[in-house]
Amino acid sequence: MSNLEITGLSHAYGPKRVLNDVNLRVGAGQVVALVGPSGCGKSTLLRAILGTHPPTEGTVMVGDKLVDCPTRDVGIVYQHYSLYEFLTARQNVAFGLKLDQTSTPFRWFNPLAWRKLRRRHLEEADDFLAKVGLLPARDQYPSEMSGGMRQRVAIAQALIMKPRVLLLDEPFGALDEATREELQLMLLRLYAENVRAREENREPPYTVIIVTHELNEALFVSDRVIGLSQHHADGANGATIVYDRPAPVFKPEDPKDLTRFIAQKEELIGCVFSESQRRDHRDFITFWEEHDKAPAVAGAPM
Ligand SMILES: Nc1ncnc2c1ncn2[C@@H]1O[C@H](COP(=O)(O)OP(=O)(O)OP(=O)(O)O)[C@@H](O)[C@H]1O
Repeated sequence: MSNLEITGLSHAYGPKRVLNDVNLRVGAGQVVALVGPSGCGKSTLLRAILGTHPPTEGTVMVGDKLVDCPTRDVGIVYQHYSLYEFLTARQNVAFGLKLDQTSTPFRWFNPLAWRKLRRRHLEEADDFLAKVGLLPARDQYPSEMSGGMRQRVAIAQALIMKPRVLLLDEPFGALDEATREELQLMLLRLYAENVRAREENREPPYTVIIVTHELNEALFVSDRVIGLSQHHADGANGATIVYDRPAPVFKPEDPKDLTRFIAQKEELIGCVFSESQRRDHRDFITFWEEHDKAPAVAGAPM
């Protein structure tokens, strides 16, 4: 079973059709970059996966559940994520568990059980802060943190809920170049955990879809790149997936060797972003064929 399966999805805002016949299957442990021209419908697709804007036509399944409203199976981190200013990093990260696992009457009438549970939540929050490299700052408040630190807390806050799919909507868009690179490496470290889990025959824990305008970032942090575009034969009817291919897999300790993806970046620009080069997009939707031929390239055996 895939973690995410989108079938025949179309979305219209009033008379304006934005997405047309989007089909996508994402396996557990894949880190998928979603790119496309501005206004082509990337956020609309994320909202359909999140469940806040169910599609006009078609279905979104996460695991074996139809998505028609937001649930804890799908998490999201936005470019400008507002943390609770009055909570420390670890309290922010633990907050979702508190809401999910307890109620006000439970906390009032079972103080001992709540204290024990609270301790567990905070320990778990520490584990997730460690995963995003922020354990030393666990007692800091958001006002004492940099933008990059806040985004790490936001990602830990989403991960602790163990969503089947985590959506990252331009998560590093507001950060300076150096901080952005640090956070890209953090994503590669999470991906390395997926690889380890597969080697140990465990379910890889992080399935991620990241929207980014930066093609270098898309190719660097993901193992699969998807291009959404209205620049195809039926473009007048809305955007669809015109590109879906494996991306080179980097280890966090690898040098960021841009030459490993120059050709693919050019291919993406021509296929997804260029209005003049309308091509038969089926030529570039080869992820599963390539995956089946060489699973090691895609890095995600199913
Ligand atoms: N609530 C809405 N009502 C009407 N039209 C909308 C609404 N939300 C988005 N749109 C339109 O739908 C199209 C797709 O928008 P969307 O935000 O999904 O694109 P995007 O690819 O995420 O854009 P960007 O890369 O610029 O963030 C745009 O033309 C936008 O103007």
